[in-house]
Amino acid sequence: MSRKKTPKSKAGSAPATSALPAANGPRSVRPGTARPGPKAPPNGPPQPGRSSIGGGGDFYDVAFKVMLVGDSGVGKTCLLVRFKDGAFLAGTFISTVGIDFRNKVVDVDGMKVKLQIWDTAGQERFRSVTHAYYRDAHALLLLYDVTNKASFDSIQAWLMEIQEHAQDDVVLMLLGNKVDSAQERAVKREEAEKLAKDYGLPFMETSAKTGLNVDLAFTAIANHPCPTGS
Ligand SMILES: Nc1nc2c(ncn2[C@@H]2O[C@H](COP(=O)(O)OP(=O)(O)OP(=O)(O)O)[C@@H](O)[C@H]2O)c(=O)[nH]1
Ligand SMILES: [Mg+2]
Repeated sequence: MSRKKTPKSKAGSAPATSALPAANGPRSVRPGTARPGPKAPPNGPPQPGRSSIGGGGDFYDVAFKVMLVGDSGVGKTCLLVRFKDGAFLAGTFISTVGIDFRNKVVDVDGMKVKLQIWDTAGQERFRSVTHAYYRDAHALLLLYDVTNKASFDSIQAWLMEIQEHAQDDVVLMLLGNKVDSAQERAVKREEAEKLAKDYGLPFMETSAKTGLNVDLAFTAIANHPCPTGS
């Protein structure tokens, strides 16, 4: 799995699993499947769910905990709202306090996967609160804002944080959000591709505003439990 990585040396490194779906057509991507783990992760394999016979639309076969991390303002909450409700939170920026979560059940190859998505506060002052949640996460979506170079420069620090607090085999994916703001772009796609390659991370550019690649990113994460799911 592409999990908490330190940069690979050029020689002998496994091919990076960076995936860059075109805007006009999602391409199947399975995050972090380069190195399957030999055993169930300490945070437990994806949890078996309630049998798929219930009403209410929230029955599922397997559950998967996903955490959104990255600097404040990169669009974590908007990405989650876009995925969950299909809407965009324009206007005043309301920074997340502490941590919040939403559930969404997605269909992956005929299996219902419940994504429990934890939306963390990017602000430094909440860091100790969010640390406690890392160890239960099966997957992390690490976001930066393509119009904010500082948020991209923070990615290495986030990776160190992940290294320290998340499980060894957590699934990781790098997302460059706000790609709709082409005029204000401050981080080249190639730059991010290189970083992703160095760390062996799948990578996509997204827009919570237009919805570009949002479903694809979460579906890629949801795809993950299939090989090890119950
Ligand atoms: N143009 C554009 N703006 C976006 C996009 N996603 C988020 N925004 C804007 O960016 C600002 C911050 O978005 P949030 O989702 O609240 O950011 P966050 O990462 O959750 O921030 P914290 O909760 O403080 O960690 C808001 O004003 C959003 O409207 C996007 O894809 N495109
Ligand atoms: Mg937020």
